[in-house]
Amino acid sequence: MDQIRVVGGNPLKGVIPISGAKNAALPLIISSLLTSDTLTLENVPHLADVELLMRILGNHGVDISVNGRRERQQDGYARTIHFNCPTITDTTASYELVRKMRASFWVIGPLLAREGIARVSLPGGCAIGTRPVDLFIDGLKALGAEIEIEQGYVEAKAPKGGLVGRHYVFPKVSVGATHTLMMAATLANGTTVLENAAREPEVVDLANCLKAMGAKIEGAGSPTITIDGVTSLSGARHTVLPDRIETGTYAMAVAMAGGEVTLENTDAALLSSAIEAIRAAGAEITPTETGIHIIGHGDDIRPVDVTTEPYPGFPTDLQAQFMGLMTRAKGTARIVETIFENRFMHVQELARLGADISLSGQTATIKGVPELHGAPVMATDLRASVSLVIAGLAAKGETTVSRVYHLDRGFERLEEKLTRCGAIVERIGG
Ligand SMILES: CC(=O)N[C@H]1[C@@H](OP(=O)(O)OP(=O)(O)OC[C@H]2O[C@@H](n3ccc(=O)[nH]c3=O)[C@H](O)[C@@H]2O)O[C@H](CO)[C@@H](O)[C@@H]1O
Ligand SMILES: C=C(OP(=O)(O)O)C(=O)O
Repeated sequence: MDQIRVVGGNPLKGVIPISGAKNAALPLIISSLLTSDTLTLENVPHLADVELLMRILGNHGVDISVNGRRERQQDGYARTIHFNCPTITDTTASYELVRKMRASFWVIGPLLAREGIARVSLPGGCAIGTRPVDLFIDGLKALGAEIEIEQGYVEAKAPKGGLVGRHYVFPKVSVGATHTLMMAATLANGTTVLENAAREPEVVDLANCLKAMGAKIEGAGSPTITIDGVTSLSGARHTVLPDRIETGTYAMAVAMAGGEVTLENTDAALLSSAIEAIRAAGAEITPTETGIHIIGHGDDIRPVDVTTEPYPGFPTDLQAQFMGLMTRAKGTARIVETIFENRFMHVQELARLGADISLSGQTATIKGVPELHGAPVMATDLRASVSLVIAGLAAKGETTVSRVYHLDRGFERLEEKLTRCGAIVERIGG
């Protein structure tokens, strides 16, 4: 199993290209099931989750062709990929696959919308929480679907004439359920209004792609999304928006290690609340025409309290990384995690590097220490993995992060991007 080895102490200087967003690419790829034409996606990141989802969609009858760079070509990262699903060959998504890639549960929306039937495995939980799908089921029932849970599968059937447009109020904000119901509603009979919908930029990106395919959608990015169903969708060409979580992650890495870096192909407006927190922690951040310029002062990090919230609040996907940064703040910071019930597994690993963190329920209290010391640590989930890399960049000596398959789910060529800026980061096979 691969490990990542980090030797701390070097400031970061240079340019880091930001990849397309994992959390936009996944729903965009799934939306290819809604049309028999070709959906072309540009700026698709090369990530384990994306590769797995493409394999899963192949089982449903989606033909996939990648063009542009040969594999392993160093320059550039983005890929252009064509998805074409003339007919859906299988309306079942198996447990073996869905359990590996939670977002693949979202195929239930397009399968129901296009085929009127779907048998999708319950995804099961993951390290950061149980992550139920009750909101998906309630929402699809609201659109007229009959749903049974049989032997760990959601068996769903649309009414004879197809799903029916309805008014549905989410009892709590759910990104995945918003994506899924929005996709399902594009082919429903009549108008669907989704209230208390997720406002994430990835929801807006999906809505923009669906509109390019002929869907009638208003209000994406606001709490109320209105979808007027159409009889069919066509193909389109769409560019995956930049990854705001990757952007925030590297901004925190510069704030921690010190130095001066430009993050290219991204947009500060995608992560304003995170930028505010990183600025408050002492980094100088300036938006540029094509990205963000950051100057970090690793020896002068200020404590900042954050609470994770649905967009536009501080993103839960940057919580672990920000905790990494706070381990060397000159004072005490508090982080409250309100989205997932078990997203503090990085705490005990950061403590192995010398961090001083105590937990009380959903609140972590981080007392900044003057020095961290490298040690072997273990990645426990996707974002926790990179919080350990961030800490390792400032730790004295060598840090080895094991179980980096977690990291490969959501960070494209991380060691290459950091090494190009002067960090000592390498992947050790084994
Ligand atoms: C692939 C992708 O885009 N993943 C993101 C997506 O995950 P995902 O879409 O799974 O997260 P949700 O927004 O649905 O989850 C928010 C909260 O709602 C709960 N919930 C969700 C659905 C449901 O039916 N019932 C229920 O109770 C979840 O357990 C969680 O506590 O949004 C999360 C919150 O921004 C991010 O951390 C993930 O990176
Ligand atoms: C939790 C995340 O992803 P997923 O929903 O795919 O687990 C994440 O991207 O931080």
